[in-house]
Amino acid sequence: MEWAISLLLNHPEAMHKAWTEITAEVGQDKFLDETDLPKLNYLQSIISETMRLFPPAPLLLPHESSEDCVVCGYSVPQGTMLFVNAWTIQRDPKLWEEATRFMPERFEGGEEGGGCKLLPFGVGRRACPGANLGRKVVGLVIGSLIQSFEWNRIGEEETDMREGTGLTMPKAEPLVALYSPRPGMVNLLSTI
Ligand code: HEM
Repeated sequence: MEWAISLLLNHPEAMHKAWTEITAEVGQDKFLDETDLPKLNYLQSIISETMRLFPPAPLLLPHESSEDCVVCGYSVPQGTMLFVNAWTIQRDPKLWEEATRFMPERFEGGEEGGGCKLLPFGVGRRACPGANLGRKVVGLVIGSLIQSFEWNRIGEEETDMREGTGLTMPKAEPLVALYSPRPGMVNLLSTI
């Protein structure tokens, strides 16, 4: 979620497009809820694009081969511990056009990301069983933050997008941003 807001701060046109979509589909008389999410295609694209560039688990979870096998010409003996480098796959220029660019529009047709090239939740039998719940929670939080608040960087400089070290892709520097209630949402926010 921190990466998504950071990316949107550096791409105000995408933030504006997401807000326009939320205003059109949800309005300003009620808070966005779970039933709105399927209508918010651009918001879904932002989430996919954020998870493509900054997968929360860049190496997924360790797996162990249950029998001898050959993967892409490499022989893998039974019992080998295997890591899948989702971060590299999801930034591979052979698989993605302008691979390192934040471009949620790439998901708008609904076909991009098929097969095994987008795998923030893993794939197959041991894929994340909480993927739907995870995506919903992220959509609700990011969508609500965009619906309710105007977001700005703290200065002229772009938000720092450097990655820290760790198994779950932290930012090198925590996000610091300015936000204020959107004028059309003040009344609703004051009821909380
Ligand atoms: C944005 C949120 C989430 C992300 C990005 C995420 C990502 C992942 C990834 C990458 C794996 C490993 C898949 C693999 O190695 O092939 C995984 C496994 C798993 N996740 Fe999630 N997850 C999320 C939310 C959740 C939630 C909400 C739950 C439970 C309610 C959950 C439960 C699990 C479990 C139990 C596994 C192990 C599955 C197995 O080994 O069979 N996850 N998740």
